Amino acid sequence: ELFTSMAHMQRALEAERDIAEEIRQYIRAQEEKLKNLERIASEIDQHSAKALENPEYYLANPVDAYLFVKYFTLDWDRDIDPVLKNNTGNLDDLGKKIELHRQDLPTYEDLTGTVNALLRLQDTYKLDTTSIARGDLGGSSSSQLSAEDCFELGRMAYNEEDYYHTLLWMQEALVRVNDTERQPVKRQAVLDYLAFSSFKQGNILHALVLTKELLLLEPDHSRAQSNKRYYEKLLAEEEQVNRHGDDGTIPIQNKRQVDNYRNSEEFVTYERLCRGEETQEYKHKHKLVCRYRDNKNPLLLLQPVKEEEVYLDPWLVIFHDVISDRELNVIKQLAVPKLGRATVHNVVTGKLETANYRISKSAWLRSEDHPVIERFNRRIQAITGLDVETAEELQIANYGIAGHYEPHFDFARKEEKDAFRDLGTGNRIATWLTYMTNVEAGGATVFPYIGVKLFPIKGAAAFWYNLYRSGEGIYNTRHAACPVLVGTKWVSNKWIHERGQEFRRPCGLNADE
Ligand SMILES: O=C(O)CCC(=O)C(=O)O
Ligand SMILES: [Fe+2]
Repeated sequence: ELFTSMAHMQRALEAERDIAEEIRQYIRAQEEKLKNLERIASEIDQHSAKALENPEYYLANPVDAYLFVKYFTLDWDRDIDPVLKNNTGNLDDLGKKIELHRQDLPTYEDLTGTVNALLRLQDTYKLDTTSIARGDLGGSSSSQLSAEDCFELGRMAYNEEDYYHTLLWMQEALVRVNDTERQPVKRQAVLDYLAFSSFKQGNILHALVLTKELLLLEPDHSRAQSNKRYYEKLLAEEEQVNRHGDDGTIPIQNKRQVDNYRNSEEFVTYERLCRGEETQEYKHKHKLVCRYRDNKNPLLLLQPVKEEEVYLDPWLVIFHDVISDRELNVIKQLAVPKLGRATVHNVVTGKLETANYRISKSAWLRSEDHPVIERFNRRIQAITGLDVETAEELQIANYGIAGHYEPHFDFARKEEKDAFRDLGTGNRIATWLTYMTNVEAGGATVFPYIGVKLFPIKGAAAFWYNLYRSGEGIYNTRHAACPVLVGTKWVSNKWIHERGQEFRRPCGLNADE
């Protein structure tokens, strides 16, 4: 038996001591884990308390939205997931419980989405990287970005081969890399991305300088060593060519590389108008008037609508205070459960498609849905003097961060003669666009051909004719919705069709006079 010899007894005592030690080690590990969990819980608590104070306001800021999504993707997988796993690499009970919330939490797809949104906003509104990183956006402030937050932004741009934004964000990361010691990002890693993106953007000399800096920090970095030799060789060759009088300089493309459309005059004008710039002078500004309109309609006699002319040809007006905050809230509540994916009717294939150029969600509301809708439709009819019976139902659209709608016509062109065939009411003669919110920054409706920009005013509506009396399209009505920079934008569209308007197009509401 075991206990017959002294030697065995001795081993048993040692085993007993080891067990105590095992238990202590286990306790230490668990204590460490609990401490980590405690830290994570307070981190989340702190964040959620702040965000829930005003969720709409909070998530309406693109920097905060990025940080929030990043926390539950990159940060989670790196810092939190390991704490929730046992030695065998499987989720422990707590981990499994938390996993049940997954479907409500942001995903990597959302991360790509928020990063793309941030980069688009940076371009359209010409925001400098440092201001964004400081949380300073169009006068509204958010959290700050750490070196690592900037680094991850740069890395995602890099993965999309967008070296222009990689440079901007890696430079910002580099400036911030010493901010605190707890940073999980190393200077070397930033230099590595910076050097390669500089090279990709045609700046070999800068790539070499950065690579040398990287090698000072990490002399054994073998890829950096070979890159250094490669850049030196390229520069020497360039020198050779130059000495022979040839212009061998490699052009430095320190610019955003974009497709042709984004370089087009129209797109450039669109973005300038979005930023609030003046793109062309309007000769007839002095002829514009404001007036009270009642159209001799009983609905308006007691309370005429305030009409503000914005442009004469094409005729474009703003009607102020056409709907109350209370009514707007009813409409939003009706729309929320119906908001679908951003889709658009492809006039060529006749199918509904998810449209990248239109990032918003929309829903249709009918008069029968609620008395508020019915009343609003009647008010639109009274104000425009047009028959809304043949109009499309009220379309409610909700734009989130960077939500936008690139330049388009509301009417169907000749080549798209089938566009509204199903409706059987002809082309879209006029557009009524209600602003259901103010937008903190961005989100204007702009008309690039005539240089008009309309910043949303809650409760006001823009109105214009899309067609001349002849039925011919008015091309100068081309317009776009600018990306929302901060805030949420709600609008509702009422597209009025040709049918029923034969005797209605009233005097003073003419596009061609
Ligand atoms: O949201 C806007 O400012 C414009 C929307 C628009 O043009 C449309 O929905 O057709
Ligand atoms: Fe439109």
